[in-house]
Amino acid sequence: MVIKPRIKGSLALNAHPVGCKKAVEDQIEYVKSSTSYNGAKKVLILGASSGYGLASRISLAFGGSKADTIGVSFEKEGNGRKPGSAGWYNNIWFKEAAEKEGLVAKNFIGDAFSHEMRDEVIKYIKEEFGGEIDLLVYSLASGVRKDPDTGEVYRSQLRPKGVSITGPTFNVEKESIEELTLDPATPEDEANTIKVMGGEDWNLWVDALTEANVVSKGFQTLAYSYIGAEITRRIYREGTIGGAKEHLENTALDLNKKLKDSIGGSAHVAVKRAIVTKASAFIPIFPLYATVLFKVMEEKGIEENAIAHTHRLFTDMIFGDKMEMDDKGRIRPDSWEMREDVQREVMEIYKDITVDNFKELTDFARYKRDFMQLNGFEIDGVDYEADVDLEAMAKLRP
Ligand SMILES: NC(=O)c1ccc[n+]([C@@H]2O[C@H](COP(=O)([O-])OP(=O)(O)OC[C@H]3O[C@@H](n4cnc5c(N)ncnc54)[C@H](O)[C@@H]3O)[C@@H](O)[C@H]2O)c1
Repeated sequence: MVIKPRIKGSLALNAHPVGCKKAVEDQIEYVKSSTSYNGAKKVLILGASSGYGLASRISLAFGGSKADTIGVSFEKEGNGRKPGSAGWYNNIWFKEAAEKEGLVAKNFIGDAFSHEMRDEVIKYIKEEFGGEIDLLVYSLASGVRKDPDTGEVYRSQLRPKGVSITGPTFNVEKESIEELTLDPATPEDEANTIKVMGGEDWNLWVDALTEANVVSKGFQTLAYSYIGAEITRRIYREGTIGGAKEHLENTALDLNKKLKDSIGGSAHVAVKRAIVTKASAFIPIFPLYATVLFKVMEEKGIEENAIAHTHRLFTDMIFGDKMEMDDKGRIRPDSWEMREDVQREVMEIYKDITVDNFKELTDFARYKRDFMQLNGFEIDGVDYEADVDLEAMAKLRP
């Protein structure tokens, strides 16, 4: 079957398994040809199948100390007629590449927020993974979380606080921008977003892992946050999602103290730069800001994609000697995005954008390409006219 991309609005409806393979291989190639580091050797990544979690896994396995990895993700399997989700294939191709080099790459597909998943992963670490991990990367991005104790389902909301805001958002399908008005969050929206994307679940994971004695002495854990600048301030940092990120950052401070006192370990948040991922495509205003950012950073020679940015975080900061940490204990690889000259120039361009001129003023072409590539389309070196054997693909297990 020849697979053509299907998009509705800013939602990708299908993925190209062979394209996903090439995208994973390209990321592996990138880290192999970059500077390597002496890093963690036994790693658990929550949210390992795409975006920053996948980039972290690739960097640690192929660009650092050849880490054995366990990846947890929530992805959809394909069948003989329909491809699965991109992350489903990313897991398969990562595992194949890692095993070829003698590395352990175990995938768990299911709900990372559940106690059952924690129990399964801990059992695996004890029985088959050598008994302990030395790094946990927490990179989940989800719109919904089921409380593992009460069974209640919470949904996060991307809303401003106190005021309503109107701003542009992309329609990738129509290659247009549309005005979107968001009403202010209710107190319940704020609380629900913290429940889903705040630090509660990270804390549960760290407690479960330490109580089960499956973490090494000096164990580290890392979660990803975002701050951003003026353009996205009201929808992101001062919005409901910003409240959740603040909660995550406060959780890091508590966990850091707990781990330091008990096992000489550490917990930190790393503030990452804006990129196109499955999750970020849904944040209003953010994609348009990101496209201008790509353009400005490209002109300044400091543009990075997910893998370059993540590999630099590990090489220079986590396992290197160029740590950038702010007074709140947050690691700041986003300092390039936040540079005063970058933000000033982004703002200058952004204020002139209209529905008619946005393709000239922003790097929309790059945004669309990144968006398509998340699902394995528009990747150099892939023959998109070739038949994909979905029956054979369905037999591959992650
Ligand atoms: N994209 C950005 O620009 C950006 C910038 C800074 C920080 N971040 C942060 O990075 C982290 C990762 O985001 P991303 O953009 O890479 O997202 P993504 O959508 O690419 O990846 C999310 C991952 O979470 C997994 N997941 C979601 N729900 C799950 C569940 N219930 N159980 C198991 N796995 C589940 C998915 O399978 C996937 O592996 C988030 O904390 C996000 O806020 C993102």
